[in-house]
Amino acid sequence: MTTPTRDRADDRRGRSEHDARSGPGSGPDAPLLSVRDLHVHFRRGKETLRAVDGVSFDLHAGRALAVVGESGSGKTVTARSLLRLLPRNARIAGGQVWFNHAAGNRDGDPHAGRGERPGGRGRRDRGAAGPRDLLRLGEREMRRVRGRDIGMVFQNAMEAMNPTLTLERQLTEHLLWHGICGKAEARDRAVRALGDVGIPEPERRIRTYPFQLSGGMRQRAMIAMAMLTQPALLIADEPTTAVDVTVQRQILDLLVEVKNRGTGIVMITHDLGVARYFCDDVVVMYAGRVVERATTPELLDTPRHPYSVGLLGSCVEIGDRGRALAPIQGAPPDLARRPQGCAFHPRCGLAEAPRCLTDQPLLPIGVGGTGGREAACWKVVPDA
Ligand SMILES: Nc1ncnc2c1ncn2[C@@H]1O[C@H](COP(=O)(O)OP(=O)(O)OP(=O)(O)O)[C@@H](O)[C@H]1O
Repeated sequence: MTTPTRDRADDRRGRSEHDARSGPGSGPDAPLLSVRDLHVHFRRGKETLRAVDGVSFDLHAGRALAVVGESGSGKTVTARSLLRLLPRNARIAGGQVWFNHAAGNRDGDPHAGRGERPGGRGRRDRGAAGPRDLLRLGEREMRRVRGRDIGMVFQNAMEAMNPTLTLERQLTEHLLWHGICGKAEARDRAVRALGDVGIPEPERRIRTYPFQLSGGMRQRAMIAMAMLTQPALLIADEPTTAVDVTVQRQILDLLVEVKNRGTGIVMITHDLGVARYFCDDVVVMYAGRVVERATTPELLDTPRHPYSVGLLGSCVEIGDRGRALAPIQGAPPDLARRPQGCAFHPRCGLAEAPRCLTDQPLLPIGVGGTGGREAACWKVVPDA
């Protein structure tokens, strides 16, 4: 069990801040993605709203990481920061986002190496640079990374697709823009990609506009578009929230296939049932911070942070319908006025003065991924 004291956490913070500057390792077991001490602020009048306040986690190729937490906990802002797709009033105030394309295991990729244009920006030349801090890339290089090395799937496909263009235009232009293949091959690839995600009659459907498709079909088309370039990393922000339960299952099964081909997936979700079904690891966010990290079975079976316990108690999970719900009392704090000490203490039944009210428990930075579980709590819930 981990009960980080402030001193220990600060020691590890110091050590890992050094690691962060030099970047994570690049060996065979290196993570695909290492987020280190990420801070994102919004301006609200004269106030600074700390939407993301020191978030760290690792993701390895072929694994899926769920980022869970109540509405407003900073999940989406974290996800969008990885790609630097933030609103104008947001500022990345610190941290690193190390992306190591070479760590992606492409062995199982059915389209590997197909149709790359000689001299084009094919997949094989993408990982040569080793881990790169995405927060320090030039905007031009970042545009290449977005949509090519890192795919995105959003809650609402209409947000990601152009309603005035046919699927054919959108998918082929995506391939051409990223230099994945030439014009002659792009249409074939696009049709194949639609077929791969289970869109019936892809030859015909490719001529339709997004608004002519059902919500489920649109989500699939968006996944097809995100996977066209066989990205090493997929960021999926509530990809099943806007679809019904049967379509939700189909989309998750599709994402399982994507994961099994070696793609790493960051899945933003408020649905712990989705995390149980699909994700290997979980980070729990509260008020802009990670309060617990664990493998999915560990977290769902023996949550340690009182907030994780409350979150589990208030969620209807797949296969667990009918269980009595016990919502967490109170509301998350205003992020411009974070309570002193543990931000969860005003809602926590275990909080004790003076420590929980004055001293902030921290998770170590630079640890995570598949290596052990951590809970940022002075009163970590004991194992059953
Ligand atoms: N455009 C914005 N301007 C000002 N503040 C914002 C903006 N977008 C987000 N925030 C702030 O950042 C915090 C985190 O928002 P975020 O969207 O990441 O939450 P979330 O956990 O993804 O919630 P949800 O599950 O509802 O999507 C919010 O509480 C909000 O205060």
